[in-house]
Amino acid sequence: MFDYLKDLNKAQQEAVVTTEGPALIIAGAGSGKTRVLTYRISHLLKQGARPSSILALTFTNKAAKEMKERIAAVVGENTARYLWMGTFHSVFARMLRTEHEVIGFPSNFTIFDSSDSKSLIKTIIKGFQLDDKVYKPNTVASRISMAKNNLLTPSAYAENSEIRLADKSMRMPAVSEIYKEYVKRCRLSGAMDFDDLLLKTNLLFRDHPEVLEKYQQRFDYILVDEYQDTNFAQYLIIKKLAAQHKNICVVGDDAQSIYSFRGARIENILNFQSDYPNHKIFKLEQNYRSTQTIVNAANSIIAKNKRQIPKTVFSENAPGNSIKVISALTDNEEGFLVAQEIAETQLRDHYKNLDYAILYRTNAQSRIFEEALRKRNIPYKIYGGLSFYQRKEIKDILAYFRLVINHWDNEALKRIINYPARGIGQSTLAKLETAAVNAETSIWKVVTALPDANPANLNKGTVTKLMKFATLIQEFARIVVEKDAWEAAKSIAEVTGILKELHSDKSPEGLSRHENIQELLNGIQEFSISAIEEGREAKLENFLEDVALLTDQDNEKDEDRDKVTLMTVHSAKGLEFKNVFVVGLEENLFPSAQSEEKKSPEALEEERRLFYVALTRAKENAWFSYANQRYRWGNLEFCSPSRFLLEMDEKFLNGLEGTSRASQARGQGDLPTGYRARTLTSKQPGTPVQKPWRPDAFRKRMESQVTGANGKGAAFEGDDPAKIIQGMVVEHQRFGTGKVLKVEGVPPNRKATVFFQNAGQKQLLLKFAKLKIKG
Ligand SMILES: Nc1ncnc2c1ncn2[C@@H]1O[C@H](COP(=O)(O)OP(=O)(O)OP(=O)(O)O)[C@@H](O)[C@H]1O
Ligand SMILES: [Mg+2]
Repeated sequence: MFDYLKDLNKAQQEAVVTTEGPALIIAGAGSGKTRVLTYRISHLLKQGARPSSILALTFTNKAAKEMKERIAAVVGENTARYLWMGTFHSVFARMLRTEHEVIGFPSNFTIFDSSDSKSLIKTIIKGFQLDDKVYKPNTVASRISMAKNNLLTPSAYAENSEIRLADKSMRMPAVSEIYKEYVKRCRLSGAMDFDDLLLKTNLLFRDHPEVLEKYQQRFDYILVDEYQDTNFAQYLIIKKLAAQHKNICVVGDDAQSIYSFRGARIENILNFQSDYPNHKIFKLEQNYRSTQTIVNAANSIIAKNKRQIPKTVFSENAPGNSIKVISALTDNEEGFLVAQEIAETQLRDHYKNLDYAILYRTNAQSRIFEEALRKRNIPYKIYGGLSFYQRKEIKDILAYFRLVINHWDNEALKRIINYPARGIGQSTLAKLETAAVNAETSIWKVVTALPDANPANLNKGTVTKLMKFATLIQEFARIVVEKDAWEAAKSIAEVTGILKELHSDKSPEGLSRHENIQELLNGIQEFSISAIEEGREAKLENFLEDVALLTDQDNEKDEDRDKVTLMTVHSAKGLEFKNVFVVGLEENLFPSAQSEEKKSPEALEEERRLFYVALTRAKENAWFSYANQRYRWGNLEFCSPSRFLLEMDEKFLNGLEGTSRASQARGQGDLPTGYRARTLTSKQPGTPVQKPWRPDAFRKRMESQVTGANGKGAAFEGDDPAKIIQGMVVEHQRFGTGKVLKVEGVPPNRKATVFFQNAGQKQLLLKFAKLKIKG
């Protein structure tokens, strides 16, 4: 027996050593699915399989990297290096670059990110003279993405009557035309978008059986993690590749399927069983990640979903603490209380920052927690949202890299042809673009045909400027071939004048942009060094490829190690943390408002799965938090606690009511006076009094809060809301004294904007706010 098998239970061992034939590992969260995949690959290698014959597909680059490191520890780095391992997008981008000739793309094709796609779609909508308020670029982009993920080419799209009808009902009958034009323009730019990486791989296999066969032969073993979140395009690629050897092992949990909005289909798991009739099923039932409380609480929630494959999950870990519920008055207070819990538990239990994660439903929620953590000097890192690589100055310099590597890349060219300013105006660019569209070619081709061919009738001065620009790019192209990524990038940043221009801007924004470029260059230097060390190519195009294929979960910098993690629940899939805060547990937020709008039981079940994913990330402790009032879309909204909280069996939860923690904090100067916190937590410093969680009492309290009574007996009497007018000094039960800046709206929805001395500016719904007139 191999030593490493000792780290596995019987069921896991079985799943690892049964290497031949189709295998389906279906099991709940934290039961070691990913661990089994990792060990299975090590086992295959130990048994003599060639690393290049193993294809392993993960959901994020980070997951692939971690898996590779673990495998390397067993079989050695030199073996692990040759595995085909990564996300679907990165593995198939690599394959498409190798096979580029067959599909008529340059090997150095650009990978458009979603903002490139959207900007191209916008250009097309404008060119078609369509109303972009009806044809919203975002909506059109998601229609196109949906089509691609279902392998519908523009002509198939145009012929699909159901889709045409749907477009019509959205008053967008021309989507099919836009789609066609979009595909054409991408091709002229030598570019693929994210969905193309899967679509084109499918088309490659469909139209070139000899290529498919080559890869079918190459991959003796195929393994897929998080199979429940594969979409149709991914499903089909795997099915085709596995058709010959049929050594395919997929692991997944239908209860964690959370990407249906991106076209993921739970059915893929069910299809697996009919696609491979002689498959083996492995069930892993023991959860090693979490305490019994967390596992049981999670089970009790997911049991409310109707559509699911029945399975058992149990934990033999310690029973653990109950889940603490934090009830905050406002979103700001929620941030404060979460940060306070982190600080306190760190002090008490010596957790590191990296032991904590704050998981939210939407990226917009992060700001509150960022502020609260910053105030306490707790380091944090955010995943997703507007990432480093989406910043303007970074996108600008990346556009140079892209154009230098692929001259056809129109989106990159448009971005930088006049940046830094070189006197090439919008109208020149528009003329060039029209000439390129008319000649069905790229803008670059039009530029480099000057001065002999001048279809846009540009004047002599402009022609000279454009030729100079082309020479500059060609010069960079030479440097990129000769030098490594870092040297090439540095020289582009310097020669273009970007560094100098940003350096001369002494405003705080200018400084920060300059720092960001420096940071990018440092990153490229690190990339070059580690690539050279690992024997990989250290060219600029390799760096660009890595950046293009980053996912929301991939971290950008190494120095981010000991920090609290802030991310959406979606991004947290597959990860684990000792302590997890699931925040914003309010109706219309989590579950999201969209799921409510759709009114479909399926949408709500997906939200519940998302909640299950969130809770099952926790190893030792979990917290749930919600606020009674929250600013959303610029308005103050009153919120009611999430149905998921109310659905949860009270035996798993713990509530403690009191104001002392916040008043203690006030002593530290953190909280403004009049800012009263009511937390429900299991432990209070000094006096660990625990109260059982009582949903009924809790519901009543919620109601009384929403109606403005203070829930503590003596009600705070407010004056008649109709009497409140601009300029008055008023008193609010919690925020204290303030001045009315503005009153707007009609009863019963009249709102007042009040500036409170101690709590800042607030917008209040007068019927609930109970303001007392002071003068
Ligand atoms: N047999 C085992 N003995 C000890 N620890 C284990 C065992 N199996 C798994 N673990 C640990 O349990 C945790 C969960 O494992 P893993 O991440 O592989 O689960 P998973 O099923 O992939 O979870 P998820 O559904 O969230 O992706 C990890 O920390 C892993 O190292
Ligand atoms: Mg996993």
